[in-house]
Amino acid sequence: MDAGLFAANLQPTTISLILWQVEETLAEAQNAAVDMELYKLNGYGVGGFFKAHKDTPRSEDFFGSLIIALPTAHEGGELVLRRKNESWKVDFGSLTADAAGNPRIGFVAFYSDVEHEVLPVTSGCRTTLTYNLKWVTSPGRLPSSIQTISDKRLQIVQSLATMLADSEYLPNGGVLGFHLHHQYPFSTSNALKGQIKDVIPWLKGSDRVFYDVCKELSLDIEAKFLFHADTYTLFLCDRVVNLQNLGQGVESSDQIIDILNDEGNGGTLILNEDRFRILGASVEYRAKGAGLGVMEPVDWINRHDAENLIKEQCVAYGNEVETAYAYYKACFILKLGRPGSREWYEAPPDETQEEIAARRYR
Ligand SMILES: O=C(O)CCC(=O)C(=O)O
Ligand SMILES: [Fe+2]
Repeated sequence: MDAGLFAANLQPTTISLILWQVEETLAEAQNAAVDMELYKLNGYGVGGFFKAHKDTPRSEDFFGSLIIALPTAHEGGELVLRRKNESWKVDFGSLTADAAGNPRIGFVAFYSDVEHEVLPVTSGCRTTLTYNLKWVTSPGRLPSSIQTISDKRLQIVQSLATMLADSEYLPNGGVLGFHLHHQYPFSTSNALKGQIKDVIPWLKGSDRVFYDVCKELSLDIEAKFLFHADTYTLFLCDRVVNLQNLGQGVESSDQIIDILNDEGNGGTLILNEDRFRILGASVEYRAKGAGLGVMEPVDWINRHDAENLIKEQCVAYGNEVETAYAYYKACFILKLGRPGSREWYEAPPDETQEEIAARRYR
């Protein structure tokens, strides 16, 4: 049932307490205020369930969902949450009353990239309210004076600084990659196809911390959309690529690269280590001729999950039929020069193949 069709008499103090907890946990790294917008009332009778889905983003400031379970007695209907290889089960049925029989509500809040489902209710009636969680202002734009340096932040600053000071780490300079932990909603409409740079103000949790730390260390960091073109090749681009333009069949990597390149505002290929060693200079020379960038193998400092990076899209999957926003996989790319200043050397676009080879293996 949509929010316009009912009223919920939760006490303002209860709501404030829940909101405070959400800010303390999901929004801790941002130090940002959160707004909760009542979205739906869900009623589940015996046999009722909600199949696995991710909540459909409805705007770029949407970052998660809050489920409040009302104290209607029921059994079954557990909420199962999954992210990467982890899962959690919440049984609101066992929480509807305290030991003295007073009614209790339960709640769960999660980031929008957490898949969740409600298992079938076996007796009674399960009732929940769904709220959209949004940032009140874009968190990245808050004045830095009101941000605290948490322990996590300090730890990342220290380990990055130690790594970069090590003269044996990337002695000729190189590229470091960080897979964003969260997915973010981007507009897919042709008129205003989302651009990756727009994600910066909305970064969540550890993604926010990592980005801010790199900026504090004056590193050359950029966010990029990340696609797997084939087993050897990753593709970076700056604009949303409309994946519906891919056919149903198995595309060749050249076709995929063409689409990514046309739609994603040009892009950069990353070859894997072996391919780069064998083909490096010649591929780079040809790609430059075709208006593409080529990046040397990236030293990824975290692993990306096994999800299919190219066809993952929430459209057929969300809690609402909505195609204007979709989640995309993204990464940070840090270009590091040689030990010392770690300042990046930007090669001229008209390098010959010999010059490229000489620069790579100098
Ligand atoms: O009822 C629940 O626990 C989950 C509801 C839900 O996932 C949704 O409204 O999108
Ligand atoms: Fe949901």
